[in-house]
Amino acid sequence: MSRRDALALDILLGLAVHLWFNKHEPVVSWSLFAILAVAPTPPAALLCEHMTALHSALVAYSLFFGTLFTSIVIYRISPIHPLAKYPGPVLCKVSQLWTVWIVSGGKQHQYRKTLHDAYGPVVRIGPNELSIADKDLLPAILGTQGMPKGPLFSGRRLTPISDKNSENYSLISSRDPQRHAQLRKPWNKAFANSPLKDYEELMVHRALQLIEELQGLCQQQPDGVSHVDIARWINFFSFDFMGDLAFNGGFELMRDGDKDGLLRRMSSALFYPAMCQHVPWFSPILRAVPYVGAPMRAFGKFAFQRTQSRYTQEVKRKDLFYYLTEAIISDSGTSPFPLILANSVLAIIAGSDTTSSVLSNIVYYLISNPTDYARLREEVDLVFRPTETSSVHPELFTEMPFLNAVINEVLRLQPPVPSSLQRAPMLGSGGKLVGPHYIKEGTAIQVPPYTLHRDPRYFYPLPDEFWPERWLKSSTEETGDKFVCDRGAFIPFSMGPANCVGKPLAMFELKTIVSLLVMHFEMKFDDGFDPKSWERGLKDHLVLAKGELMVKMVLRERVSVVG
Ligand code: HEM
Repeated sequence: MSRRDALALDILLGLAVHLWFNKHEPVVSWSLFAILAVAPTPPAALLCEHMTALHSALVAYSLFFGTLFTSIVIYRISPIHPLAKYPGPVLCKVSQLWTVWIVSGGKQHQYRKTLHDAYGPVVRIGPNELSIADKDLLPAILGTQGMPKGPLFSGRRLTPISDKNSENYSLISSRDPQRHAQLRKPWNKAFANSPLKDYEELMVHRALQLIEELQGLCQQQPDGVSHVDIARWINFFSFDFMGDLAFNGGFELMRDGDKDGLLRRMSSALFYPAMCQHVPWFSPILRAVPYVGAPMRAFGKFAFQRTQSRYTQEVKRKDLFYYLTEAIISDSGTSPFPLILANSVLAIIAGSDTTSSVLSNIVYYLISNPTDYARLREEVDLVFRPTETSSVHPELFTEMPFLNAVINEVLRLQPPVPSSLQRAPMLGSGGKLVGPHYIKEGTAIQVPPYTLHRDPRYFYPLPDEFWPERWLKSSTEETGDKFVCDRGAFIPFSMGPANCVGKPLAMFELKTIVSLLVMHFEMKFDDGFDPKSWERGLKDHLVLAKGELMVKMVLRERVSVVG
């Protein structure tokens, strides 16, 4: 064959592989590599007649990959692409790698908001992905008549690569709606009213420990003023509590500090999945890379050991592990260890970082807004009288509208899952109509809570400001000024069949800790602490990662928690 024909064959192969990829999105990494490695070999062999073997391989592979990538890029930005009519930056249309780059900086949620501000409620954020920030379309995306979870959930799995059995995927990473519904049943049972009472008891115990530890720090100081990174203490608390809930205790970060670097290990373990979830087929490869995959493997090992030890323990108190295992057994007759492991990891990640970031943000916004802080203190003191109690009484939370308003306002401004609620039409469904938009199979949709929550169509006035009062006003009030506070666009816990199953526990936790902190301490930013550094440090890495929040704490005159 002539050199020209061999080169033409190489180009044709590049185009054919692109066509094949178009039909079959590469998900199995090793088969993808095999295709890419083998396809240019025939032209390379034919070129050997005209040049050395090394030279022919170089030419054949370069031309093949050049053709493949050029063809992909041209197609993605061309008017024949199914998403061509949707606006968005060219870099987003060309490759998911751009999103990976943005995510690595941790400001994906803010970037997405700037995209919606510039392009409108529907933006093309990837070659085959749209971001939709339109309240009216939420039910068709996330609701009961909506779509199953999208490919992002495959890319963020923390289960070992060797475990290809989808039966062992955790609730959150199960994409098949039937399997998800089956897995969700035990979780629903485990979060029903009666088990919830048991968890609440555990939680109040840990909450009082937190207050006691912080009190101790104040009392150690000659002037009674302690200088603490409150975000770190709140993290300690939420891990200790989730450890109690998932593994029957054993973390003791509040008592001993984070000697083993558990928090650091977990945030490193989440960093890479946060990025490679956007290129799901790349996830198993990344995990296999020695240095890069090490934190994920280390966290997996830690979770495995904890789960195994809890699995073989005799149950002393009824924790989430107990209720989940019991519910799984009663539903299916068995309780496979890998599934229990996946669920325990899920509980720790979903339940700790989320609540701790909201709690830290509440402290941040209260200190930044002294008038609201004073108003909340008044409410707390009115309901839990200083001379009568040093703890909280959950039945009285219903009498605390301002507490609720403060929590809602922080969940609105800083939702801990700020940008990546992803859904996609089910394979074989033929696609899905979302309002006027036909979503083809192979296209994914993301809903960005951070953007929706700051949209002036839904929250007005002051959509970007902390203004808890908005939750207490009625939109029908005759104030003369435009006012909107649209709860339909408020989705910090998502919505529909895959919404947050832990919401009641999370809300209880938030109310308890905030009431106790406000009840017992006077808090201010520490001298020299730059409050802006807090918001700068918030990073969207699967959940909201955070930096230091240095505060000065002084004990208020109340009944002591100790004794
Ligand atoms: C303020 C605290 C919390 C917030 C804002 C929050 C938010 C969320 C969101 C947005 C989702 C849905 C993700 C999606 O649709 O893609 C979710 C799912 C989930 N959350 Fe939470 N969460 C919180 C606390 C908790 C707690 C305390 C637990 C208890 C273990 C928990 C357990 C879960 C589980 C198991 C799922 C998966 C549900 C499913 O796939 O069906 N979360 N959470």
